[in-house]
Amino acid sequence: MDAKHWHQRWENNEIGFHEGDVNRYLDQFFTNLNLQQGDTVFVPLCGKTHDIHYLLAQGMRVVGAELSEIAIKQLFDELKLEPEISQHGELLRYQGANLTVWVGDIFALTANELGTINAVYDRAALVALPKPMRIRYTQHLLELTNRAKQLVVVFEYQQSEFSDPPFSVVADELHQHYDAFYQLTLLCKEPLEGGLKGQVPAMNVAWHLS
Ligand SMILES: C[S@@+](CC[C@H](N)C(=O)[O-])C[C@H]1O[C@@H](n2cnc3c(N)ncnc32)[C@H](O)[C@@H]1O
Repeated sequence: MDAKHWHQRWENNEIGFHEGDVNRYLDQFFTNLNLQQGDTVFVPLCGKTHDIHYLLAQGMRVVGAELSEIAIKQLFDELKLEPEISQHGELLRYQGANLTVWVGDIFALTANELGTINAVYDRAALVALPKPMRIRYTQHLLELTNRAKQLVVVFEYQQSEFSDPPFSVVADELHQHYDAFYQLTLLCKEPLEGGLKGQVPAMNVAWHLS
């Protein structure tokens, strides 16, 4: 999926991926990350997720990366935060209280800009990208975060059913990306109620990478 696809979706408010509340697996498995107050969680491809509200309420510092400035304006509005906005090369940085969001292409972000990351929360980020981009994304994420531990939430389903995101990311693929760097623990795998897009049987799968 190219940048145009995502910009159009935000412009047209076609954001079926956006959940109305905190993701149930973040709520269930946040403590598995074993973080301390004031630690920093990176949320790649963050959209305007309520998971950021949740992480902030747990006393975390949060750093996001998101292509769409529409999403991030809405995120700061919903959090009632007034951002300080600055330009850093191709990226904009939205900064307010314990939240920083880098607006632009995640591949333009550097480890230096990102700073120290204690954990990564990847929900609907890996699955938003087609396979060749997932290879590039996982390598970039490892470099950006110095291999910080991760909570990863993905879908598994018969990929031939859809050619659009969210893509299916099965266990074998996750192992290919990450086995050399992490121990992968399957936290939960359960049917997605109603199926994916209400059409296709799918599984919700949560992983801890440590
Ligand atoms: C499926 S949505 C998930 C958003 C969020 N994680 C959530 O759970 O609601 C994927 C998001 O990634 C953003 N995105 C896609 N490609 C990106 C890129 N190269 N750099 C930064 N953000 C990107 C899109 O704009 C979109 O908001």
